[in-house]
Amino acid sequence: QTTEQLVKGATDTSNVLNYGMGYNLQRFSTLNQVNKDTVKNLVPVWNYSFNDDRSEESQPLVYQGVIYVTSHNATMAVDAKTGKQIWKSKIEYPAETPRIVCCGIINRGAALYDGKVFRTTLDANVIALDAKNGKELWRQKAADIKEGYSMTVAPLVADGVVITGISGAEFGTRGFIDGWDPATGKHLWRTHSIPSPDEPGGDTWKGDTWKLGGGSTWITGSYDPELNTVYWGIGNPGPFNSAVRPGDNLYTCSVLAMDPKTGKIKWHYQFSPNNPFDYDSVAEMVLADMNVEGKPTKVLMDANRNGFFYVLDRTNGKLLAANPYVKVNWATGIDMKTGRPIETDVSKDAREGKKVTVYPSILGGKNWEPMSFNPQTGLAYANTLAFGGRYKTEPVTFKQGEWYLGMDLTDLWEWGDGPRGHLKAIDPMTGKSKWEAPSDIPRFSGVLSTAGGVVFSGALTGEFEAFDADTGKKLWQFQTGSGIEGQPVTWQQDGVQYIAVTSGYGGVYSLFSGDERLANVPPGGSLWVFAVKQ
Ligand SMILES: O=C(O)c1cc(C(=O)O)c2c(n1)C(=O)C(=O)c1cc(C(=O)O)[nH]c1-2
Repeated sequence: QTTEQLVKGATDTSNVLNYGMGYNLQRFSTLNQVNKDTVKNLVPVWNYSFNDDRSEESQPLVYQGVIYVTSHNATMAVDAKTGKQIWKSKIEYPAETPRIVCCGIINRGAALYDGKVFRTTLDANVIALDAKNGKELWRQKAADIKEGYSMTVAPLVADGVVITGISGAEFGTRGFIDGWDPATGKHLWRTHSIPSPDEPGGDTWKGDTWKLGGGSTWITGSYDPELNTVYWGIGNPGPFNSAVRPGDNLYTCSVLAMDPKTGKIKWHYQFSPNNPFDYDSVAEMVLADMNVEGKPTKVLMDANRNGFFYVLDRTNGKLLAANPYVKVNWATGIDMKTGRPIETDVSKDAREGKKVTVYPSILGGKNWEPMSFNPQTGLAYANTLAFGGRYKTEPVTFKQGEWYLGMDLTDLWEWGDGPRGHLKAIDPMTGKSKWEAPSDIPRFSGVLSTAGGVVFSGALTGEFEAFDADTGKKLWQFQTGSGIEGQPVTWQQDGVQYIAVTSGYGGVYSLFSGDERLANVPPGGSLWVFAVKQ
């Protein structure tokens, strides 16, 4: 496929070529065969089993009638029309790998380029497969699991370079982003998310703290080909106990604007300096062209885990708007001049070791599950979290390959009485919702929006759901048999609009919430494809 197709994103309706449905990660499609009127007639066309019982977060890719989808232990190619398996290529990793994975045995998807399928493995390898038959063409070890590194991220191919991130900030690692040659796997560059003392930003770490400073890069970046810039989010600093690491801790909880050919940092913006609350800033950096104060502006949008919705000028990193989209009590706002949060006593007390109740919780106002931006309504549709967390530091010592947190995990949640999550239609410039569809159990699935005026997402209890983009009214649902943490996509083939999503329960909420309402959700990974009944 070509860069041009990827740039077109929403308008190349016959393929789904990358994570995010276009380099801008808008997850928006101009297709409208499935619309507010017809969505009630949406029926499953086929279902394909992964023979797996883990959380299935993979975003399917579609190219010339073939779906490429991943699980933690396999890469699969399936005929998009019939659901017939074309090939399945198994992934092996050492049995001890799950021990250094913080939040679920998962993989978020592949990248396609030049006849190859690229993906990462849980034991921190990057591999290339032949798209025709699934044969492994090259494999590169990015990092060592013994040091606490793992990989769940879908690669990005930008300017002819395969770009990957890393997981492991909860295990005393030092994050990075890598560039690889798609043809040979040759390692082209590595940009650390934590600078060493002699690099710019190195002075934001004291002593040796930078060596264990975290800053994972576990969600795929966006790319602006015109500016030839990749935008990649950086995770939380390690350990959570911020008393151990005084300073701003660059580039944790930041976005980096980078040159894809060299990995060179063009600018950065830090959302949460010296963050105690695990507010990874990895979530999708969505690109759009918007009118800001009457001027057409190239923006980057981020529904940050810290509870603020940010709009930046992506040409230079200048802050244009930052407003809460969920309840926030660790800061009263963001200083528009300095770009820094105006922190409350909750942040101060947390740093001083006092027990606090913080909103949002350590899972954030929104976790990893990607939102959709619909340029026709101008709204971002996001699954948000409505609960707080209890936070208390404890002393911590580093042991290689073990959790490195410095936080008491025994009494984590402040659930409150209301719904624990919402699907919200958010105005990017104000953070305010046009509508909110509540959910007693929070949603951890990606969101898709379309020109048909429909928004798709899934529930942890298994329902795949469609909502009216203008009102939030639920229009349709279908029970997929296991919980949905997948990322819906759509494309058109031979005049039919298809919608696909993976089903398969697991992930961070199931691991840490203790939510008994989910105790009996059946496991079982599979791919569902839907179309309107003809
Ligand atoms: O810091 C990290 O390296 C890291 C990695 C991951 C991951 O790779 O899945 C998650 C998180 N952190 C995390 O904080 C988190 O809440 C989370 C949720 C999930 C998930 O897949 O449901 N992964 C991760």
